[in-house]
Amino acid sequence: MKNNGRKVVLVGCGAVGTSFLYSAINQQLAQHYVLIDVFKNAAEGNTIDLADTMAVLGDNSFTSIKAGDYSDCKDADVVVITAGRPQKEGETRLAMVADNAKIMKDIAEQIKKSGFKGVTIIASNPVDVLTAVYQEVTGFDAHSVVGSGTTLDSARLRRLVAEKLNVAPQAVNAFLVGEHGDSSVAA
Ligand SMILES: NC(=O)C1=CN([C@@H]2O[C@H](COP(=O)(O)OP(=O)(O)OC[C@H]3O[C@@H](n4cnc5c(N)ncnc54)[C@H](O)[C@@H]3O)[C@@H](O)[C@H]2O)C=CC1
Ligand SMILES: CC(=O)C(=O)O
Repeated sequence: MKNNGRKVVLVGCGAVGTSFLYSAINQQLAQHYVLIDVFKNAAEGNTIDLADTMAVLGDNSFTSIKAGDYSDCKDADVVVITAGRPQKEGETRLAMVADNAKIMKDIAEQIKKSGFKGVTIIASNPVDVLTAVYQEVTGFDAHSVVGSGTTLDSARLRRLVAEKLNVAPQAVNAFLVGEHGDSSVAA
């Protein structure tokens, strides 16, 4: 077991949040996980599902997972934020800014109040704007607040180029730069 003792708190237990958790658990990223969602049932249901994996993952796994609240951020190493309202059909990411900025401000205030001192990773959209909102509200060092930016766009670009050239995506080096949104450009 990688006994790193690391604690990760996830805020937002929807499709992106739970995908992150499955990946984190499989990569043995941490030993302790806490799930927070405005709908407590989402945090609790996913906690139970993920706790079930302990039996099959054995010693190379994690030691605790629970549905919690913002006080759990106090001694966390990493907080991952994927909370937000769903994107409507045809809606741009930027069109969600008013609703999701309110949600992000509320989350940021609660995380700040907890005494959290770790690294924050944000995926909620529009991600670049919300990362700035979070950083401004918390006043945390900008180096400890990371937005997912154009990571996903770059992966998509590499896959598309790979499909065109009939090579493996890993063999393609390409980046989309700028905002994670409709204005990003290939580099
Ligand atoms: N940065 C990127 O590359 C990507 C970003 N996204 C964004 O990630 C976010 C989540 O997407 P999905 O997981 O697909 O949505 P989802 O609707 O499946 O999950 C969102 C979760 O956030 C929760 N939530 C809403 N308000 C909350 C609050 N105030 N506090 C705590 N939890 C709250 C909801 O109850 C729900 O469980 C969206 O903003 C989406 O646009 C999605 C894909 C890629
Ligand atoms: C939802 C989103 O940001 C994406 O799939 O790129």
